[in-house]
Amino acid sequence: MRRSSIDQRTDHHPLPESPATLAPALRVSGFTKTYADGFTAVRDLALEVPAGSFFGLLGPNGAGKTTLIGAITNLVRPTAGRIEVFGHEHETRHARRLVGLAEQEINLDRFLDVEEVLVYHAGYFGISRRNAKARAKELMDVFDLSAKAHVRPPALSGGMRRRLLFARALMHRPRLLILDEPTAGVDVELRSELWEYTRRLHREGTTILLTTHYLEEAEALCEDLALIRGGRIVARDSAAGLRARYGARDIAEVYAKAMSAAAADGIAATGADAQAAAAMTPAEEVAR
Ligand SMILES: Nc1ncnc2c1ncn2[C@@H]1O[C@H](COP(=O)(O)OP(=O)(O)OP(=O)(O)O)[C@@H](O)[C@H]1O
Repeated sequence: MRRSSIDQRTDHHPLPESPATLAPALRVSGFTKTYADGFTAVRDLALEVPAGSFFGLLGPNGAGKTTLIGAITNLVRPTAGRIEVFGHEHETRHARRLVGLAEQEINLDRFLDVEEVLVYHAGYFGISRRNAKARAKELMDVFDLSAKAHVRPPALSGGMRRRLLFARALMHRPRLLILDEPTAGVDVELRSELWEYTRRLHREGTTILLTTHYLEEAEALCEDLALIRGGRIVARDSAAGLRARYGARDIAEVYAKAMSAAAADGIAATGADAQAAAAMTPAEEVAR
C-alpha cells in the first residue's frame, strides 16, 4: 500500500456545511428494527459518534451491528427512530454523500473490472466520469491495484478484493467511513496494512465507525467504543473510561465483564435469544 495521502478533501463536490459542521458524525435515537418476519433485531437504540472520532462498535454475532449499519446507510429501513449524519437526516442526498461503507460481505460486481467497479460507484454520487476516473487512478495507486485495473473480481485474490472494497467506499471522499468487520478472513500482513491505512484516513480527518471481533485491534485503534448486545447498547465510553469503569486491564476484559453483567441483567446475546426466552412457558424455562 502506498504511503501517499488519500486526500479526503471534498472541494470537487462541495456540500453545505451547516448544520453539519458542529453536529456529531452520527446521532441515532429510538432506533428499532423489526424485520418482515416479525423479529426485532434492535430495540430503541440511542448512540452518538463524535465527528472526527475513531469509534468501535463491538458485540457478539447477531447483536445488531450490521442492522444498525444497514439503517445508517439506507440498506435497512428503520421501523422507528431517527438517524442523523453530520446533522442531516440519513435518507437525504446530503447524508448519503457523507457516508462510505465497506461491507462485511464481499459484494463486487463480477462483470466489471477493478477500474469500472470504482467509476460506476462514483456515478451514484453524481461524480463526473472524468473526475471518477482520476479518483479511481489515485485509489488504485494507494491500494496497489493499478496492475489489476482491467481484471474482474473473480480473478483477484481475497486480499485484493478487500482492498477494492475499501477503495470503492472512498471514491466519493466520505466524511464518515463505516467498516463492517473489514479484516474478517484477512491475513496478518494485509490486516496491518488496512489498519495503517485506516489510521491515516482518521489522522486526515475522516470519522471511522468500525465493527470488529478482534478486541486487541479495537483496543489499539478506537478511542471511543460502544458495546452492543441483544440489539441494545450495554456500555459506551472512551476506551480509558471503560477500562476505569470496569476495573479492567484492557478492552477484552471490559468486553467480558460488560457482556456477563448484561447477561445477568437478562439481556440475551441476540434479539433472537431474547425472543425465544420470552416465548418460553415458565415450565420450559425451569427445564432449561
Ligand atoms: N433480513 C432479516 N430478516 C430477519 N432477521 C434478520 C434479518 N437480517 C438480520 N436478521 C437478524 O437480526 C439479528 C441481528 O443481526 P445483525 O446481522 O445485525 O448482527 P451483527 O451484530 O452484525 O452480527 P455479526 O457479528 O454476526 O455480523 C440476528 O439475529 C439476525 O439473524
